[in-house]
Amino acid sequence: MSATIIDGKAYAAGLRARIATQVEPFKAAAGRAPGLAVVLVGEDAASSVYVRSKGRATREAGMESFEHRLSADIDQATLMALVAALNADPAVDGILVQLPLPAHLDAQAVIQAIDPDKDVDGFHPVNAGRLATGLPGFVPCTPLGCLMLLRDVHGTLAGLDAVVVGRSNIVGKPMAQLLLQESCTVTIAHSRTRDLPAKVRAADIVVAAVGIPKLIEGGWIKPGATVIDVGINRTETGLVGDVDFEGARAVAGAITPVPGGVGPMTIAVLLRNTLVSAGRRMGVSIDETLL
Ligand SMILES: Nc1nc(=O)c2c([nH]1)NC[C@@H]1CN(c3ccc(C(=O)N[C@@H](CCC(=O)O)C(=O)O)cc3)C=[N+]21
Repeated sequence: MSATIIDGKAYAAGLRARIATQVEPFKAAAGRAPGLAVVLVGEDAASSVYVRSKGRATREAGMESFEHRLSADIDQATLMALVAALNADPAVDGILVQLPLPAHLDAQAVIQAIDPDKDVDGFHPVNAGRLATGLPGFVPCTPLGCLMLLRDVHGTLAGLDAVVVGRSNIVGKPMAQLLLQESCTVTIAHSRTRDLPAKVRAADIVVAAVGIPKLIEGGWIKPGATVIDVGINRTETGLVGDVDFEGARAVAGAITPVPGGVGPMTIAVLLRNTLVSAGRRMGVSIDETLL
């Protein structure tokens, strides 16, 4: 038995199309397009590629993309002033400051300076708190995209055993909160976890987000489990996930590939969050059940 390959690229294309159908009525009601501001500091090659594809996807969905490219040696005050200007700009519904920032900048201070109601990345502590307490806010794009794929595979997730490998603020922690909200029994594993293979073997759902190439072995996977691989590791042999794909696909029920799995979902959900933000800010109703 070989696992179903979860086509994140196709799911993301469908989601972007559903977003685009709601952008048109939004524009008619609000008199403007939803706007996403993306701030890139420095010239990191991978970040430049991501920012370019975010801008393209934003425009293709009928939204406005405001791109701010700043030199790597910019100071904290200048970056904070840009965030303040974007907070005050009525045409901007979403603000994304591409991470990581150069080491001399305080990323946490920048995240906390973003208006939580424009924080379409869902990284502001107010949004983390809203997620943890079940209040409406913004959920980080990558874990929300993973949840969409999981719902597509399983329908309901209630009662399933889930393990999240990784405890970052960006993926692991919000992923665990979302799975808990879906009534999964959630284990969060990390670098100090004892007997990781045993934790993974017990899980119906495995979300791998540690950034270690092929850490999760096929022999650890429970037969029929669903495996979501968030890892994007650049190696000499190309892009590799946190899961040994060939080993895991032989035992899993369903698995995301890298690339073409979670990555494209991240950008589609960013557009989703921007549309939702625009609707909330302008008092235009958005059908979130389609998104
Ligand atoms: N404030 C902030 N928000 C982010 O959401 C954010 C960020 N900073 N910094 C960098 C990471 C990374 N990220 C990805 C987005 C799309 C793909 C993606 O589309 N990947 C494709 C192509 C992969 C490739 O070829 O490079 C795939 O997996 O199929 C991957 C990774 C968003 N990030």
